[in-house]
Amino acid sequence: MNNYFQKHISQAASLIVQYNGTEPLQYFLKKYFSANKKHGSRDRKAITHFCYTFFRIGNNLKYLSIEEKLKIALFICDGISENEATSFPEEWLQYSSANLQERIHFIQNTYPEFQLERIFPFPESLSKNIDKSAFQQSFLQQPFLFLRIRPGNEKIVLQKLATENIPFQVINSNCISIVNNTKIETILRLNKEVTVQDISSQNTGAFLEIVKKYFPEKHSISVWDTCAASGGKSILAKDILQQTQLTVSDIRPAILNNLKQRFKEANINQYQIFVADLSKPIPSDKKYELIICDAPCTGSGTWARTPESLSIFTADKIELFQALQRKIISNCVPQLHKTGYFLYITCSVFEKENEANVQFIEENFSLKCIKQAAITGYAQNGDSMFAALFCTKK
Ligand SMILES: C[S@@+](CC[C@H](N)C(=O)[O-])C[C@H]1O[C@@H](n2cnc3c(N)ncnc32)[C@H](O)[C@@H]1O
Repeated sequence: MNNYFQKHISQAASLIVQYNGTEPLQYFLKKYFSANKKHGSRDRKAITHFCYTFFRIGNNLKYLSIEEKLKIALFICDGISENEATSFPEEWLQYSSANLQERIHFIQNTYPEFQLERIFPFPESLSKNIDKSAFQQSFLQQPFLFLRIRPGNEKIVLQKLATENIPFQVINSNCISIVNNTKIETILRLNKEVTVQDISSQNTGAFLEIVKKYFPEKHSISVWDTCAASGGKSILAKDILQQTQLTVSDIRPAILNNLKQRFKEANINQYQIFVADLSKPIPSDKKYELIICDAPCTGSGTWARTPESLSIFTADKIELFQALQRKIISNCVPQLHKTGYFLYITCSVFEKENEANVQFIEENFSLKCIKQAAITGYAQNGDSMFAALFCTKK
């Protein structure tokens, strides 16, 4: 039996028992490792990976012990490496070089209770056009890290990565994926040459391209990014729309400090910024031609990055987020210019946060939906989002 592997299994199992879901798994593990210095970096990496992998199979096989379930999750997600072979039952070893589908089938045959449909706990609540089976399966792998190459930097970025022998995959002329934990900041100029941005988030750019077509070429569009966080969508909007008068806001002052630093690196120097809780009306006469509302949400389209959510999330939160989103929408829309565009975005896959809010907007405001879509990233190992673009009714 591989002693290291077995020790990591036992340690991960003990942490999983202690984890109660009141904070993200990432913070829980960070705290544990800083209080327990006995683990070297190799141990920390393996134990962390095992904890995350345990949660990837969701609520399957709850009747098994944590260690048994963990081994099954590791077998499905990673397969068996040579030095782990002695830790698994003899009959599993013939599948050591099998692909993901074959490993899933083997486990389904051995444990008929294991079902892909049990990974994501609310399949009946999904937005339209999400391939349920591909979506369920996407939780079994850690999503990739995606970079968006900023306009004009396409050649230099690829050259730098090639010179440093960093493996990468070209998704399109602006988007590449690289292995998680690659130290890109020592090779590329973050925010100037590239931004770290998931593929689905990058694909919301297609909605900004539509907005761009409605304005004359040299027109400087007034844009308000209402829930800007550290400015991912704002930088995307700048790169696509080019000429903008940009205003950004968020409820969290600290995240806006990150935005300021990011904007500096991105060479965005002229913008208005303010802290605002948009669940309450804000007194302002200012009007914007484009309002981007990338609303706070369940984040269910990103749960492959936080797979513990599959086990700890409770359905009642969906409606709480829907109510918050409706308040935020209601406090933003009045600031739309008479010829204006409203872009609603979530990183959720729940119909209640997505299509149901499109209906809410159309029923309560003088806005017409031009385009709405679930932006799925599972085929490329990325997140999933939803976006809907509205225009004012004439
Ligand atoms: C999905 S994130 C936005 C991501 C960002 N647009 C980007 O592209 O990186 C949602 C943001 O909404 C902010 N938020 C949450 N509640 C809010 C409220 N009541 N008023 C304004 N912003 C809020 C959060 O602080 C968070 O930064």
